[in-house]
Amino acid sequence: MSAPDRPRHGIATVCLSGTLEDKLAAAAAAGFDGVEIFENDLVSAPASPAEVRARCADLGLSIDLYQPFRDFESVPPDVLAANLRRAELKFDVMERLGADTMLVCSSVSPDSVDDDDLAAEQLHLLADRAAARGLRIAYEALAWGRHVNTYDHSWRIVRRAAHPALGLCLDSFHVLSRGSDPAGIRVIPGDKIFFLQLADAPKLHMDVLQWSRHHRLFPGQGSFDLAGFVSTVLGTGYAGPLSLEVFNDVFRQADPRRAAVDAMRSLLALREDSGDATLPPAPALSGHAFTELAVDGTSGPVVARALTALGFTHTGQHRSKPVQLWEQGEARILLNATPRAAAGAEVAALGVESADPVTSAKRAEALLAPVLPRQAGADEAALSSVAAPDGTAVFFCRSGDWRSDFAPAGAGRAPGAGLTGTDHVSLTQPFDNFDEAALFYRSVLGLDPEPATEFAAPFGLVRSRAVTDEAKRVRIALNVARLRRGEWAPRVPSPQHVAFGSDDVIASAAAMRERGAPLLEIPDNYYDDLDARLAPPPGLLAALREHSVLYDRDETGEYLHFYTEVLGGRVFFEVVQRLHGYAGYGAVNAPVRMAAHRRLRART
Ligand SMILES: O=C(O)c1ccc(O)c(O)c1
Ligand SMILES: [Mg+2]
Repeated sequence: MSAPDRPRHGIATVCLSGTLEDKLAAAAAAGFDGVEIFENDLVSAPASPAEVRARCADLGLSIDLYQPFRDFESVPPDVLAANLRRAELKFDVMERLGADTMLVCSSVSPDSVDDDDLAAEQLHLLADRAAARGLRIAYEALAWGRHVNTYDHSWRIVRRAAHPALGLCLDSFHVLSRGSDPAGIRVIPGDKIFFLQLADAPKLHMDVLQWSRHHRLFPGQGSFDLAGFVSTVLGTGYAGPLSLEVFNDVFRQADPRRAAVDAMRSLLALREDSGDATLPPAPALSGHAFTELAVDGTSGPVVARALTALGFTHTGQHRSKPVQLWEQGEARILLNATPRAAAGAEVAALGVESADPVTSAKRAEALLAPVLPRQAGADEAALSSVAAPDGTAVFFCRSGDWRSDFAPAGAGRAPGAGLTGTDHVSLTQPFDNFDEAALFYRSVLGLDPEPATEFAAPFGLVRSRAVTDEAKRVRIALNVARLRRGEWAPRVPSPQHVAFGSDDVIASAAAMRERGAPLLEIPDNYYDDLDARLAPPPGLLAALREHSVLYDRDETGEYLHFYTEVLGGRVFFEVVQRLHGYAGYGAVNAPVRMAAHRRLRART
């Protein structure tokens, strides 16, 4: 049972992949209180409505809405008669399901006429029929409705119809996609809002129906102001469920159990953003404590050699595990040689500095992040960690607490090559989990997502989106292939990298090359194009060319950066210098880097 002091959490079955049975099980497992049954999901299910009702009851789910009923209102008498017959048959189904509210979306039919009086009169009739069965009608303006396509228009009709069993369904997508001002919702009495559907979306310039049917997202994953929208609706006194209705091509094929957890996380974070719920607050994050790479017997020495050539020193040895600490400036890499299933090298964990690791972990748990078992031995730092959507562990650290787990190794630090710290970590996400990952880092870690960028990589479009703290001390870049990889794309693990800061990237590159670092060579064509595009001063251009350093300039500043080759099959390093507050990641250069990596991989 839901606590009386919070809104009920709902989800439409259309959000989730699989059969109706899969969807209901996933919604219940993620802790939803109720569902909107999408008609197609019921029609194709072998279970009878009574069996679906029983199944929902077993799972502790209420059926909050039956939807959608289409093309009802403002029609000639013969069409009205047929529509009423259709409605009565659906009311039969709803009675068997135990669902008391039917969603009627504004008509898209050429049979309908532009006549509010007629619409109100016919909806009144429908509401009478519904009321006779103890049911209610929630009228929703589709953004592409033929005559009714704004919420204020649907409200004028519902008000005119003046029937107690007729109210509104408000759907954030239809309101916000059209740029309607949600402030007008304040005049609607809360008890005339029968249902609230929530969906976010990226800002796209496209046909609104296509936008709605393919690109909706869970709240917090797109760019609509859902928090403002929800506060406005709750301000009317609306006391029904907060129900997610997300049509999305990727979610439609993703594991519904994960998607349902992602959905629930989005609702919990949304309620916090709209001032309606309390989660443990996100403690400030003040930097990357370390990045841990899992290595094996082959990749371990390759990565260690590269770190040495980049100017790192092996400064510590874990007291109870086969883990080495490597440092330069404030940059720290852990090499973990614990045996595991995967071969090669990969990012296993991110350590982030938290002002309050205990609260960070509590917040993560409240937001349904999988808490990882602690593996600390006696006397070792008990770090809390959670699994990000791609399986990477995120450790919450505080001012080097964890360092005491390492015994000093070797004879002090080598001179280094000018690296100051970790600038960012870049992780390619599994195709199905990109939006989930952005929401995870946003809600669980309290980081702000930056706008997504897209670029044409050698083997297809890549989308990239970074999340950062306000002071830009923690930066995590998330990448994903826009479309599923074709057969032609090479079967190699998706790349991950750690970028270190330098105050003089050219000097760092020279020093590292001198020490035999496996730096990535950039073709001359790139520098000819760079000269044409951005005309760097000739001396700088020559230095960039000589050291295979890439360059970008935009309204925020300048970025100089270079890369190592791929080490151990998947991981590489980058060295970056941000001038004048450059905010990006050099995405314009990513295709050049990818092609250069590809050329080397083709040789091996
Ligand atoms: O895309 C649609 O047809 C559709 C159906 C029902 C809804 O609640 C909605 O918002 C859209
Ligand atoms: Mg809707």
